[in-house]
Amino acid sequence: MTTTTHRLAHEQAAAKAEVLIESLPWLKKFRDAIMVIKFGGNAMVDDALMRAFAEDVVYLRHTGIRPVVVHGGGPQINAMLARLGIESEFKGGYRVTTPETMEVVRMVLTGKVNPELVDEINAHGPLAAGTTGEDAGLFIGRRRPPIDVDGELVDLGLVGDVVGVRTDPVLALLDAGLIPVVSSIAPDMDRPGDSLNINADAAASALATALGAEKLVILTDVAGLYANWPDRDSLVSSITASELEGMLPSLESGMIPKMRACLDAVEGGVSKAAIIDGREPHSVLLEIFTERGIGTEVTPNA
Ligand SMILES: Nc1ncnc2c1ncn2[C@@H]1O[C@H](COP(=O)(O)OP(=O)(O)O)[C@@H](O)[C@H]1O
Ligand SMILES: CC(=O)N[C@@H](CCC(=O)OP(=O)(O)O)C(=O)O
Repeated sequence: MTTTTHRLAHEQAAAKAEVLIESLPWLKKFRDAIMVIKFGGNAMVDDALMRAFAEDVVYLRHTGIRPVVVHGGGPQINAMLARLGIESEFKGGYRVTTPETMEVVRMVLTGKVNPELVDEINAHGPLAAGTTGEDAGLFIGRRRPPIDVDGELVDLGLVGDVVGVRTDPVLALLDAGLIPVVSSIAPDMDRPGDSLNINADAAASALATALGAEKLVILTDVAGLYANWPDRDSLVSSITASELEGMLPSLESGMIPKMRACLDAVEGGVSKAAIIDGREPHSVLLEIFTERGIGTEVTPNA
């Protein structure tokens, strides 16, 4: 009896050691690398998953990686708009944003989601610093011209694109050993004093590109990109930039900004972008520290 228990304990210990040692090449490779992680999807509205995400980010920081978190908050914005009785709709994966909606978007992202995430990370020590694309002029935003949705031109209102990034404020936080946590709001370069609603995947992509990040990791509420959505057997584990470019016109709803963000990042010099399952606890660690990673990776053209 004792012998069996010992052997079991020995096997479990060996398996644990194997898991730990599998991370060694990545620990060496990624030391000092900047990784931009977009936090969103289910992980955001589930306390246990959010705690696990915060642990992952703190873990990365303690291994010498320099994580930068960009967060979304679509579900929380929807909930607040519903409470206030304000109707809101999505076109082509983007929220049509009136001035009244913009006020709520800004309040929820910068006043609720950002500090909640900062608090969760700081439960491990004073590491996270919340900021937005407006603070210290991090993002330079521009209103997006009307977009084509199924042959119809749609004006998205106060939705913007990040057309420039002043990396200094984020680099200063990283140099101080902190973890920047960024809300996806940008000042409108054409109308000083106005704010623009930036899709958080797009904001993360722009920041990753400007920082010359090693990786862009986007959490979502599915296992990754499905080639024939919703066929669950069609999960794509790896796709090149040009293959993805060919697939973009056939994508639907929320996957459009997500895959566009990955494509822009790898075309902008980020070595790899990945879409991973935020429903799985510690998915960020699994993606970064295992040979195969998880979800869908987008790689530059060979
Ligand atoms: N080809 C596809 N592969 C995976 N998901 C897809 C695809 N096409 C559409 N989707 C939908 O996109 C959703 C993810 O986008 P979204 O809801 O905006 O995510 P998030 O809240 O993580 O930003 C998935 O839950 C799924 O319903
Ligand atoms: C323009 C646009 O659609 N902005 C998004 C910003 C938040 C976001 O992107 O949140 P998720 O990542 O959780 O979807 C919105 O208003 O919902």
